[in-house]
Amino acid sequence: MAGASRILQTTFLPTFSKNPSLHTTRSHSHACCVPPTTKRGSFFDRIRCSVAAAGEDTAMAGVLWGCDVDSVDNAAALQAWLSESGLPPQKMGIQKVEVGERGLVALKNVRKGEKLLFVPPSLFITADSNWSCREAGEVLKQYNVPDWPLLATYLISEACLMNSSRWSNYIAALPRQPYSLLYWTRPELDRYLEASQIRQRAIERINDVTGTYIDLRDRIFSKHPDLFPAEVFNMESYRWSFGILFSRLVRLPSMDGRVALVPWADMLNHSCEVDTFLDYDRSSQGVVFTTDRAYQPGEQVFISYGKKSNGELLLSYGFVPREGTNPSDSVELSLSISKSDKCYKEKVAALKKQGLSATQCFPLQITGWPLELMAYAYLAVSPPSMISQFDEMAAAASNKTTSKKDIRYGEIEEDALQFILDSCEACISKYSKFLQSSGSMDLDVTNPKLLNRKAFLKQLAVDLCTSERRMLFRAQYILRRRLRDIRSGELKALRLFDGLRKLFK
Ligand SMILES: C[S@@+](CC[C@H](N)C(=O)[O-])C[C@H]1O[C@@H](n2cnc3c(N)ncnc32)[C@H](O)[C@@H]1O
Repeated sequence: MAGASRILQTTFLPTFSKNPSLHTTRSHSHACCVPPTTKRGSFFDRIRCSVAAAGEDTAMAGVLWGCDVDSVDNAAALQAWLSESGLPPQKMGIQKVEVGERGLVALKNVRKGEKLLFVPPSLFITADSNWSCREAGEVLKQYNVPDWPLLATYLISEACLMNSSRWSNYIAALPRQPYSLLYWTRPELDRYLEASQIRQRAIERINDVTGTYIDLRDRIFSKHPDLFPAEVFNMESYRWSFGILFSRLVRLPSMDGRVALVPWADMLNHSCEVDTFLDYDRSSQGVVFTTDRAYQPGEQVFISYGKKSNGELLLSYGFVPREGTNPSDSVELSLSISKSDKCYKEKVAALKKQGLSATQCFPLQITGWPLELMAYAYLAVSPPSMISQFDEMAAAASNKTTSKKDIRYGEIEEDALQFILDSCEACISKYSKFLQSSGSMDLDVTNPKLLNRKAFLKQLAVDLCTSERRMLFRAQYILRRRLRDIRSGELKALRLFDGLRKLFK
């Protein structure tokens, strides 16, 4: 039962393809988008005004849609619109909260095991939602644009229509600048996340988003500037819309894994201590979740965004849970085959067959590490005499193959453990260097706005690095103990052998 419910879990972080490509299927005629209630001129004038109003601070302020992350000014309008649009009366209300700035708070007693929310499908935003600018939607569908870029473009298109869009109350309540690593500049990532593998994941994600936008622009927008004016459909607005998707899009397993923005449900914050997820409920025909504990009036209600590490939570949602509170936390340990290895070529070739490379990352948890990591370490330290086993080791190091993972080579076990320990220690020293220097960073900043931002990012990075280093310390402790046991076992065996030899002499 637990297994089945795990499969049905919904997370707030759908996987975003590493290379979200668009497939052009056929060419199409040039069409003009005139929103239903506005004349063409006033529509574009309005768009230009909204972009211009961002002024010189655009890079910091982002696009002008949505509100401050902690603002509840638009909450009443959102709640009223949702009620008019079919959301049944709720036992929760949007309020300022201590965790997550705004969240849903119990207004009445909520029992454990109670179903809450019941957001009907008419209130979801999906890839099939009707576009206020119908022609723009038709163009994207002609090009078979995948769900993620389609939804990102839909959000921008609806946002710039403001009150002419059905979703204006929803969009007005979205954060203007979602917390997300998409908003960190490259120097900020390099400076604050140098020690963590999350830096690389963030760079890849930013590149994916940029690549997706450029692809849309070059293939589609450039051919339809009337529908997709560059003043609106630009990198800054895509950063915003992808930031919204990464932090709010829900995968609904009971709707065949469909992704959707679910207004109201997306006001729920995450807790690592909670084990309940959003999903579509066929019997009530709405998105619900079942509480796994009771709540009293005034208490914030939480869900789980899925079993994610602190790094993954920072990457998509822009927060790091309190130290030691996330049982799903893990840190990526990077292992490499040494270029000076006599069998470097053969080892890399064996890894390549499994889709692996000379440098691989493996997740370490406070409770241990995967068998694949040990297999990789065996390969890294194995001598030329073991060349016939390289393929077996590489296959066991891959999490894609079904081959035996639990391999053991007694003769090189000590070397393999020492290799992992050395890699751990190299990693720990990077974290320690960052954490030691973080106290003295950024004191030269004179602009208070910038200082706040820097202090905030630095704090997030310190929290992440502290939790990641903690797992490495634990691994270091376990590895040292194992090595000590192996070495003392060897010593005992040696003494025994010596004793026997003397006896026979
Ligand atoms: C799905 S939204 C939840 C509603 C959000 N608090 C809001 O006001 O719009 C996800 C965002 O909420 C915030 N959040 C959620 N859980 C959090 C937590 N445990 N700690 C800090 N921030 C959290 C993060 O900013 C995240 O990007």
